Amino acid sequence: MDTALLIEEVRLTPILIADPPLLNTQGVHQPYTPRLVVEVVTRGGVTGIGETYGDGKYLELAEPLAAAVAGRPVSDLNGLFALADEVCADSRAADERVDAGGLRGVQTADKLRLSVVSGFEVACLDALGKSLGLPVHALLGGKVRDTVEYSAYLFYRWAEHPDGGERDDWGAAVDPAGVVAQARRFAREYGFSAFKLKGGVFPPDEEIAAVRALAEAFPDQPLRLDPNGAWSVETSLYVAEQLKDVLEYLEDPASGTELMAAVAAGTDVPLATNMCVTTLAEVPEAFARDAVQVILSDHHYWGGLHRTRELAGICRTFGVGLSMHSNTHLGISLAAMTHVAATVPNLDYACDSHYPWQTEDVITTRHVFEDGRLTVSDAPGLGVELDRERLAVLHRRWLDDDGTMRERDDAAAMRKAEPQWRTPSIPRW
Ligand SMILES: O=C([O-])C(=O)C[C@H](O)[C@@H](O)C(=O)[O-]
Ligand SMILES: [Mg+2]
Repeated sequence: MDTALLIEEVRLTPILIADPPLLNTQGVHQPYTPRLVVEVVTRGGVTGIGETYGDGKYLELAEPLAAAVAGRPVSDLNGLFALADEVCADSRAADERVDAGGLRGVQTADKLRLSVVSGFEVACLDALGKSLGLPVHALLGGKVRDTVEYSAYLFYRWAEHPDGGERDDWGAAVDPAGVVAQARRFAREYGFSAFKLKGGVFPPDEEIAAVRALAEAFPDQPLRLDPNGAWSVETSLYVAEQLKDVLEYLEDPASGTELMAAVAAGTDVPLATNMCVTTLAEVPEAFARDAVQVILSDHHYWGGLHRTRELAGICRTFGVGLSMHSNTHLGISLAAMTHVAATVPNLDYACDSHYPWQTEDVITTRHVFEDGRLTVSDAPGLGVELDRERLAVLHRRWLDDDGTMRERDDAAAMRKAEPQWRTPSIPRW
């Protein structure tokens, strides 16, 4: 083994990044949201970068793993998973609560650990690629496409946060006209031609009207609606019936495999999920019951880029569609998503990305969408460079925070506007 490929050091930098007041069924995004940047430095002097969720429970698991990987080869990714099993065993995080108010699906100890390891895996792949002069997609077997298509992620939103934070120039979108205006800007500035509306915010008839308005504005273009499991089976079937002629798929209309299976049995509209199938353990029942027709993979949940490819193989075997979910993320994760997406033959739909909502980044050159697509980089590693000054500024913000923003809490943010607000019980409608 070339000692230049051994890990000398891992640096973990928690940061807070600006997030607009985007609404979902749990509440509204806080002005800042936590992310964790992982740097893996090799003895050869190469630094690889990765990114994952930054809430405290992820940090707690990342710290012992960072200490334990020193001295191991960056290429030993299977060993990384085994090591994580050993050193990230117990913590306050290891209970079975749902994560981020339920938006990230179940929260098992395994899934939390995999989300942490994903940041390390991507950083190791970046370091390995840079050391060998190969792009990450080559380390995953090679790209099968030169560009990856993304969708516009439309949100109901306010013009500004009730309690400050950065203000952007998107304005409010709380009705069909606002949603269409937002979609037009996404189409104009980024070239997106598939549109997903985050629903579960307003009563279903209002969201049906918004999707109908989108269908009129963008005839025959792929449309999706995602209420994050906020509806009953009956409501889900009602919405599916109303929108069956315009929806590409309905995303997590109801919560959990059992209810999703009941919805799937009553409609021909395909159902997608990033909530009821987010771990391998959830696959057999969901596939056996035909509860979901599209899995929205998220390399953070599934444990990185190799594991995402394994999931793609499972979906291929069972004839289930595959695309990608996104949560608030930066340019490092977008680069990682693009590399893995480039290698998966059965990537059937335009992938989600929050990236246009993120005005702050930690890479020196931001990604640019053209015709709704990103070009797959052939530069060594991920093809992005860390902006250390920006990283320091965003870390300083994290250090200065009194703890309020260090854990994502959309219900707490909503209480700034509506003091009585409690996370709605499901089904909400
Ligand atoms: O597709 C999804 O369900 C998501 O992207 C979950 C996210 O947490 C989204 O709801 C958000 O950021 O509000
Ligand atoms: Mg979703």
